[in-house]
Amino acid sequence: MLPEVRTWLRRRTTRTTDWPVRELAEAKGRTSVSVVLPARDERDTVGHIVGVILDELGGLVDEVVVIDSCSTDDTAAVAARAGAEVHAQDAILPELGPLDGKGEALWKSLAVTSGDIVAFVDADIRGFQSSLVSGLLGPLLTDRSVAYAKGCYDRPLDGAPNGGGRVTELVARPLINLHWPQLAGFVQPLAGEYAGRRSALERVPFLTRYGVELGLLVDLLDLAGLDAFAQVDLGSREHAPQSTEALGNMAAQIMLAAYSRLLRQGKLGRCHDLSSCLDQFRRCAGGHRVVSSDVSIAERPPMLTLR
Ligand SMILES: O=c1ccn([C@@H]2O[C@H](COP(=O)(O)OP(=O)(O)O)[C@@H](O)[C@H]2O)c(=O)[nH]1
Ligand SMILES: O=C(O)[C@@H](COP(=O)(O)O)O[C@H]1O[C@H](CO)[C@@H](O)[C@H](O)[C@H]1O
Repeated sequence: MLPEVRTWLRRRTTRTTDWPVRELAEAKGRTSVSVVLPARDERDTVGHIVGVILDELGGLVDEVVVIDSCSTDDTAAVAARAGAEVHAQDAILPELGPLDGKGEALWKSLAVTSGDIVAFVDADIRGFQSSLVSGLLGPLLTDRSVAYAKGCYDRPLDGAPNGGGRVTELVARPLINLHWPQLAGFVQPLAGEYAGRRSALERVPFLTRYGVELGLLVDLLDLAGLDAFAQVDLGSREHAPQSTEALGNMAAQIMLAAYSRLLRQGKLGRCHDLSSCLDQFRRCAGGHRVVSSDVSIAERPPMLTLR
């Protein structure tokens, strides 16, 4: 891990208990806060999430907006009944023509919200707690030098305390370590819970579908630099896991997102270097331990060329 990333990891990582809601409400002042939930077919969970945010974070959050992302169930009605402002994704900026997926929902949310800070929360979280939001807001409400705060957490899967975040571990983390080592300190680079200053979010493109999280990290790093990022340990987050087939689609979209940024940053030509290390994270008392592995490969010539 780059020394600057280790320093960043120590300096810019906090946890939810560092950000009591009462103190944040005092620090908030005139800063407005929007919470956005992108939701496609999330009727089972979206209402609870909206209700908890409205009930427990009224002094912090000024608006809760659900972007109904072409749901086939009654997600919109459930969200509205819970008190959210609901917008149909394709009804926002219709003159641009519709694009697809989560990134489209998040980009369009900027057009229908007004908060100085915008927090994004997945709508499929099980056992949602308001600290998933208040923790994210902590660094942004108390430090003007922070432009973007990303959550990290344990990823329960199939009853085990960890094991989720499969595309993160198999695709996103290797890509980030290989091509954007400054971002290697993010424990959950694809986490769906993050918050940013509107002044930054409106200056970067949003990749559609599942490319959005990786795209935002790379583009905000370009725009604002690593020290403008913060990371908050939110404990644990359980969501509705997708099938391996569905995650294959997600992985392909994330790889396309990476290639688009490698091309744009002129990095593709330098992919001949086969040496690299991979930094992974293991939960330990008080946070995470970095586990670094040498993943370098080499190449032998065709045997025929030796004869
Ligand atoms: O086309 C889409 C796909 C997903 N989502 C929402 O984005 C969040 C994360 O998506 P998903 O749960 O599919 O991804 P996962 O968390 O399984 O990686 C959830 O609130 C989804 O409802 C969305 O708004 N539009
Ligand atoms: O982190 C991951 O590997 C994926 C899949 O998680 P699981 O293996 O289903 O727990 O989930 C994330 O990735 C998506 C794409 O960036 C985000 O949109 C989701 O919010 C996030 O949960």
